[in-house]
Amino acid sequence: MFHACRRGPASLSRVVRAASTTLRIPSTRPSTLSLISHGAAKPSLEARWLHVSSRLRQEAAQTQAQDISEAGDREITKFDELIQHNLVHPNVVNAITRGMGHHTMTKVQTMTINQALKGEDIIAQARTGTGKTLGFLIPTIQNILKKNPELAERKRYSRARPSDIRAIIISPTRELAEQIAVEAKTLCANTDLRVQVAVGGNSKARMLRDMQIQGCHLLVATPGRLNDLLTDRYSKVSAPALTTLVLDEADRLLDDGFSRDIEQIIDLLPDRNQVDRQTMLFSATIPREVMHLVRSTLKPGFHFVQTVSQGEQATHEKVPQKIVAVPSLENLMPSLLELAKREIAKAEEAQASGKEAKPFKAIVYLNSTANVEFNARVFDNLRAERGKIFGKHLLHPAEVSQIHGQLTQAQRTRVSERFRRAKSAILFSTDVTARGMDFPNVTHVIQIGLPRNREQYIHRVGRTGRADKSGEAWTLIPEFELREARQLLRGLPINSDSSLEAAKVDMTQEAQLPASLAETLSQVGDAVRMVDRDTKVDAYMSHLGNSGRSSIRDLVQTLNQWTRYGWGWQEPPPIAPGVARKLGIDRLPGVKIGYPDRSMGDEADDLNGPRVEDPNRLSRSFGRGGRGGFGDRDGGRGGFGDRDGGRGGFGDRDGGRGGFGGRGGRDFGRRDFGDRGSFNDRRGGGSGRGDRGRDDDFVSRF
Ligand SMILES: Nc1ncnc2c1ncn2[C@@H]1O[C@H](COP(=O)(O)OP(=O)(O)OP(=O)(O)O)[C@@H](O)[C@H]1O
Repeated sequence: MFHACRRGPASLSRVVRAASTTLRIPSTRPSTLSLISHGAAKPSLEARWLHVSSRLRQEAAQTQAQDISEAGDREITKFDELIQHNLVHPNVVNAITRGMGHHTMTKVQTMTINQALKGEDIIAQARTGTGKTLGFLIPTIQNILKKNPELAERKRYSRARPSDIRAIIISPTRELAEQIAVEAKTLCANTDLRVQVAVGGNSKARMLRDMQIQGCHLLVATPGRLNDLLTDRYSKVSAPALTTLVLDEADRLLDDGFSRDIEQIIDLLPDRNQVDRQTMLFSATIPREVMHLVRSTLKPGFHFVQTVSQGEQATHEKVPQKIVAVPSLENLMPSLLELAKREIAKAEEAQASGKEAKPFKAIVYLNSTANVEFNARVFDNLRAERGKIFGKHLLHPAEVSQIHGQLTQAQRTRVSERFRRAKSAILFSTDVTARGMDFPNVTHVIQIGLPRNREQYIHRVGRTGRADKSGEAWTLIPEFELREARQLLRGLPINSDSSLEAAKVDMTQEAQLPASLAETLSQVGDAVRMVDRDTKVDAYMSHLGNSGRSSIRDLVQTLNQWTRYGWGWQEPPPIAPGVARKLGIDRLPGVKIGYPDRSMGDEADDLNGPRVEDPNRLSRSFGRGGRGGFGDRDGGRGGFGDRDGGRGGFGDRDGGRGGFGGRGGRDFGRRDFGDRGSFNDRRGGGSGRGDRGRDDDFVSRF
């Protein structure tokens, strides 16, 4: 049923933007159901999407008009009205109005809840942070209560079993699954409905015990763990009476990383012809390449709810987006520090003058675990006073933390929770937090290097400016990625920014620098020097393993410059002969072939550390005896299998493993290619170019 899905050249959104509200999509494919009800097969939907047939537009517009007139003034926009019209049980609505304090529905909630309560299949696309979670949770829960009204009241005992599952919600990442489960439990707090969460990385035995003791009506799960539970005949987990299936972040679940798992899961669920169920797909991005999979997942006649209309951006207007191109990799960390210091000072000044300003709370996205680790360590090492290893942190009270797929699930949960509660913090993250995560009051999203595709950019930016709040999005890239950035992010309202001094310095040249800039460079230099050699080598190798579309020759040169001027190394790290051969760099000038000696001390120890006796003057001739040690290269694409698309524990994809050149660098064959055997970057290879070409009607501003 499903096949690996590749990115294509334009988004579905563009195709259907002409009609921006709810569309009923007519049956077009000979699915079993449509054959039964309509008798004949029609042309495939995707063909029609691709060609934007005028007939479809006409049909869609007619259906839309019909929908609107059908709804008339019955469309409900206040949660309380759901009780008045007897549409949702008061125990659920009260949990929203009294518990969460929400009274008016957001646009996407109005459009999805009204439709979904009629039992129809839905695909909904709405901007990040607009409340899609309640958009599917309310109908899902009400669906169960409609069939089992006895569950609507809270009793003190439960007779539920693990085979009582009525609804399944699938999410691509563990953190998101846990977040959805928390929200579902809040909604069900006054009912007898049992919500369970099943994610990789947590103890399966404990989860099964909870299921046995408490039972389960609503299961929130990641694909790998769900597959595992449904195929394990000793788990006793089954869903013979399933009424609802939700795919949150549907485009991610239907793309080539997960589609096979989803296909297997759907095969394990009851046949829709025998047990009717409602399916709902939600995401902020729905590229047209997944539409044929959407078609085979939903019933004919499903509704397409889209709140982003023609001419509108997929990102929020309230989130100004800026891009900064730096001359080389070693400029990235100083630029990030300059930005953080400036924004912290701005917020403090505003607060001091009595203005309302939120403390600096940022997520910094990088493309590989190794680079998250390296950069987080550099930032963690920043000290207010030079030379004081245990002194006050330079950015105090902002806390520095990191999250990626190589942490244990317990660590990931702890870091998420701490960041959620923190007033001021900087979280270095891979894409494990890029989708769906609702961390409160994030003021800045900072991407270092380009994301793997346009959708991921939109989701990352969406971690700020949620629920009508404000925020800023920054992208820091080395100049050699600028061309690619223009294609990838074409049409998005991104402005070029030249306000960061550290982004303009040529680190390979001696120069007179302003005191504050020299200080920033020294601070980063000190912090880089304290990072161990293994972490640096891993970061280097992870870049090398993800050359993306830049030439490997140029990349090697760039990386070598980074190690020299950023870390103060005389030579780049050695690369194992087999690895170098596989990368096709074994004969390239500048590549040092050999086996990394991990036990070796940091050769930069006596080289690193800025040679800035006079803070107004920074020397960057690190080669011999020179000290420098600042900077990092962050434009990489993640290590092999190092992304959040890698194979995590229990088949859960959100936690990548290893990464090329990960500790030891020689276990390349074992973990570097990940479960997908993909040596290429995960942007979708050649056909990945396609998704750069959307929104041609907008003009790039950088
Ligand atoms: N009706 C409402 N009124 C005010 N706030 C709301 C309402 N519904 C949800 N919210 C809040 O909006 C925030 C974002 O909600 P949610 O996480 O569901 O967004 P989303 O659209 O799923 O985002 P993403 O695309 O990133 O997954 C949450 O903090 C939630 O509590």
